[in-house]
This record gives sequence, C-alpha cells and structure tokens, in this order.
Amino acid sequence: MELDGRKNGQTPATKIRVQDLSVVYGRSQALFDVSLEIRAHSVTALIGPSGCGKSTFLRSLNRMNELIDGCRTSGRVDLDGEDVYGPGVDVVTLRRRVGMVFQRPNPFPRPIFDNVAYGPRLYGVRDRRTLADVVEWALTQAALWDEVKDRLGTSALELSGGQQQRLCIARALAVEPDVLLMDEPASALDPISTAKIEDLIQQLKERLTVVIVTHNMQQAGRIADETAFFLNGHLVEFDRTDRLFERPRDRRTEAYITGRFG
Ligand SMILES: Nc1ncnc2c1ncn2[C@@H]1O[C@H](COP(=O)(O)OP(=O)(O)OP(=O)(O)O)[C@@H](O)[C@H]1O
Repeated sequence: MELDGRKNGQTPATKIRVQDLSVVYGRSQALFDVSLEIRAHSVTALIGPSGCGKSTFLRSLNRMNELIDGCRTSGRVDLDGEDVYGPGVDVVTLRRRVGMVFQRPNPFPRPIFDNVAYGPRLYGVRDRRTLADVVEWALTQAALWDEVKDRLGTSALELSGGQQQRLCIARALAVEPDVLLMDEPASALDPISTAKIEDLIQQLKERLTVVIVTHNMQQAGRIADETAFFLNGHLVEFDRTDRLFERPRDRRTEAYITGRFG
C-alpha cells in the first residue's frame, strides 16, 4: 500500500494525524483517546512526568509497540493521510519512513561505516560507491563527518557518547526517513553534546518532521515548535510551545511547567 498520498482531506501541512489513540499493556491502559496533529517540517516535543505515556505514544507512530507482548493499540494514526494501522501496510516500509533514535546510543559493535551503511544495505544497496556517498551524506547531516571521516573503519564503540548518538542519528537518516522519532536523545549526554544534538534537530526539520520525548522543559522550549503535555496517559494540552509555556490553558499544565509536580 502506498503511504505517500494526501487523502482524507488533510491539509498538506499535516504530516501525522492521531485520532482517539488508546494503548493497553495487558490489563493496564497507558494511553487514553489521544488525538493530535503533527505538522510537516516541525519539531513536536512530548513532555510530562515519568510513566505518563510519552514513549508509548512515540512508539505507536511507527508501530514499534507491536514488538511488545500484550500491547494492544486502537484508534487511528494517519501518515500523509493513510492509516498506518490499516490493512496491507508494510511495516518495514513504514519504519523506513518513520525512523527512531533511542535514549541510550546503541551503535552496533561494528565499524562506523557499517553502522551507517546498515539500513541502505538492508534495503538492497550493494554498490560500494553509492554506499560511500550515502554514508558521507548521512554523517554530514548528523554533523559528525568531520570528526570521523579519517576513521570510518574503526569500531563505533570507540566514539564518545555524544558522537555515538550522532552516529545513531546518521544511521537513522541513511534510509532517508520523512519522520524521525527521538526518545530522550540527549538525556545521557553532556551539555556540549546536548547542544550539538539540539542544533542538529533544528537543521533536520528542513528535511523532515521530528517528534521528540524530553524530560527537559528548557530543551522543549528551545527546540520545539509545538509541545504536547501528557499526564497519566491523557493528552492534557497541545499547543504552540511558546503559548503552552507562557499561557497554559490547563491548570495541570501550569502546575507541571512551574515545577509543582512531576
Ligand atoms: N513494555 C511495557 N510493558 C508493560 N507496560 C509498559 C511497557 N512500557 C510502558 N509500560 C507502562 O505504560 C505506562 C506508560 O509508560 P511510558 O514508558 O510510555 O511512559 P513515559 O512517559 O515515556 O515514561 P518515562 O518518562 O519514564 O520514560 C507506564 O505505566 C508503564 O509502566
């Protein structure tokens, strides 16, 4: 099934439309009827206290939740107007279009080059020149090329934590996704590496759409166009980041951003 068309009357600016999304793990419900729209070429931050469902929401956007035993999802997630849970959707293609970067850098214990070439190889690229070009392009996009171009054959595990995380971003970018899901990508990093990742995210949104979970409200304020505040599995408020932080409409949002709980 093609996922590219703009259907169901969505405006071109809507990249992902979530309607009445609920997620259950076994007997415990993690998300309750969440609806929101994510604009193309924007950065959307998901904030809220631990356990409120941010990662669950993120994983439901590219069906990563399905890898968890006992996890059931209902509702609708449209990507460019097509339901990603619809019959006939190829999950491999979906996850190629909607890539993911995790909290802890998780490079493979393989050379830097192979880490980035992994996805393109998986999707059938064999030509060495083409692979080399893709690797250079993705590492440049991830602001890592200059630091590693002379040691592409060394193990990714020899890189610093911040470099490893940019490598993981390069690995995700190498298959040219149009959405990048990031689950607290900078929480394990020092302030300088964090600033690099934040700069990178700002640049990436020219190419793609970013959805990021963060515990760091200053970070959401710096990088996100829109912010969603979750509490106990409910989406409490979703608005432009400046409005959500300066004039929250819900007192629970206000309590959270002013540090009164969470
Ligand atoms: N694999 C799983 N199996 C069972 N329950 C899970 C699983 N993952 C998450 N949950 C539960 O779902 C709820 C939401 O968890 P989730 O990880 O989505 O929250 P979160 O807001 O991302 O939390 P944190 O900020 O601590 O990462 C929690 O009650 C959690 O215990």
